[in-house]
Amino acid sequence: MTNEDDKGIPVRVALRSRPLVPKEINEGCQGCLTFVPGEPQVIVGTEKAFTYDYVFDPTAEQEEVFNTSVSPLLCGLFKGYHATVLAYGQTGSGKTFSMGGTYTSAQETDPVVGVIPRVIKRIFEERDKRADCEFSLSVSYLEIYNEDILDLLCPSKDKLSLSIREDPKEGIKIVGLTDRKVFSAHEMVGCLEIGNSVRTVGSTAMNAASSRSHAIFTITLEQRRGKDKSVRCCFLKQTPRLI
Ligand SMILES: Nc1ncnc2c1ncn2[C@@H]1O[C@H](COP(=O)(O)OP(=O)(O)OP(=O)(O)O)[C@@H](O)[C@H]1O
Repeated sequence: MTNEDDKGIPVRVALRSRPLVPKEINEGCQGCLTFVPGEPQVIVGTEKAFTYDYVFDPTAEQEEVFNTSVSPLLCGLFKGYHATVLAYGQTGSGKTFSMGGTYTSAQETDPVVGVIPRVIKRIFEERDKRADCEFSLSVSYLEIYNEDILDLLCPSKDKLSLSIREDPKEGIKIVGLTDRKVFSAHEMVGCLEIGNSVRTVGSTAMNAASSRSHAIFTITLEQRRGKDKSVRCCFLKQTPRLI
């Protein structure tokens, strides 16, 4: 664990500013943020400064974002901690791009792949290093659209809305949500691809291919060494508004 983990900081906030997209460049839009070199700080206009745990300017690549802000959480996962990565921002701000919400297998080795495919790759690499443990991994993927909870790994249910229940032992549960067991990174990333292909997409003034829902991709990792067993989850969400 890093020193910051020792201090028990449970939530870190990263700001990522995407580059202008061609439509914005054509319309003559300009960036309004100034980045302070060497500091996780931005200045809006000329005087309002905001400081975060991490700041990524428009030149930051997916790998840098992952290595700096997400990778440390994965070390914790294998030590028994839950981890959540939440992408939050207005439509068109880059949540889907950053998280890998449009991933297809054609992008497997592309440097533009986002956080979720990178997390999957790392989890399986770490699993393979731990020959003394037994692992069981499963994955679920849902979207919340117009107050309905839809199972993205079971499109044959014809987008039937699922209900939420509170279980006294296991906490919040989505009844009937597919929790698919997976044995390889290839299988898990395949689940991401299937879910991405059936997400609800529409267009907004800010984004021609806007995901019109909140989406939650959950990886559950069960680790056993001898009689010791631990179950850990890693949630990766993207949401235009806080739920
Ligand atoms: N870091 C980046 N580098 C290059 N292009 C980016 C970056 N971030 C986002 N984009 C582009 O900006 C556009 C909008 O991004 P994206 O669809 O990820 O936004 P979003 O926040 O998920 O929007 P919505 O909430 O409407 O789904 C896309 O064309 C995407 O490819």
